[in-house]
Amino acid sequence: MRAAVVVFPGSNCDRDLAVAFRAAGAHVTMVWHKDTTLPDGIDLVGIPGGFSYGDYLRCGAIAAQSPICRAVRAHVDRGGYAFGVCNGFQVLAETGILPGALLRNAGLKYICKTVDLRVQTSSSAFTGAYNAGDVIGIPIAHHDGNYFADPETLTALNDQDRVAFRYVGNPNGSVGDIAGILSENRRVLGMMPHPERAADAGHGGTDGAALFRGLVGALAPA
Ligand SMILES: NC(=O)CC[C@H](N)C(=O)O
Repeated sequence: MRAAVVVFPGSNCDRDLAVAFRAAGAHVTMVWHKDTTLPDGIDLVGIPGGFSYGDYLRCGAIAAQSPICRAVRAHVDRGGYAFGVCNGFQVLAETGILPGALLRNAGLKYICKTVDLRVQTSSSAFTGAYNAGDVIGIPIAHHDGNYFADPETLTALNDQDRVAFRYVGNPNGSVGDIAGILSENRRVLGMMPHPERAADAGHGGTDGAALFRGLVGALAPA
């Protein structure tokens, strides 16, 4: 698998994401927010966590208008894979690539802790190395992780088996306990928790490693 990881001013999980992909066997190229194209032949673009452009306006709103996001949109429209973590999920929602919005946490506080997630579906390249129903411990670190979508969107997400992860104990008010969702073609995943922070024994937990291993397994090592 060949991946690109986008770097915005204010990204702070870009290298963590690249390390997790490389540890799983992927070839990774970093791309800058002002770049207008993604590297030729990439399978997947990763949009990392952090505070792109300082989280001004709304988290991810300025990043969604960046030159690289036009290339991300074209990649996704061609059927390419994309993976947005935390601020990356916010960016994917702000571009409209994924439905819904990430609102301020219900308790209005920044939350930084490891939470339990239930794997809702194993039917995607991202979640194929888990079993549906598995409960995994993955860190969250956000102040705008409260997922919201209108009832029609929620019905579509549920009916099409596109909820990838749900919180076991809802930390932020997300509707339906939703922690991560898939696109209609199941090739785009956005999630607020950080699997790249639970991908190595040194992190204190390795429950996120299967996501990267499964993805590289599904798309083939570089
Ligand atoms: N870790 C992150 O990516 C944080 C995302 C965003 N800055 C928030 O706090 O909601």
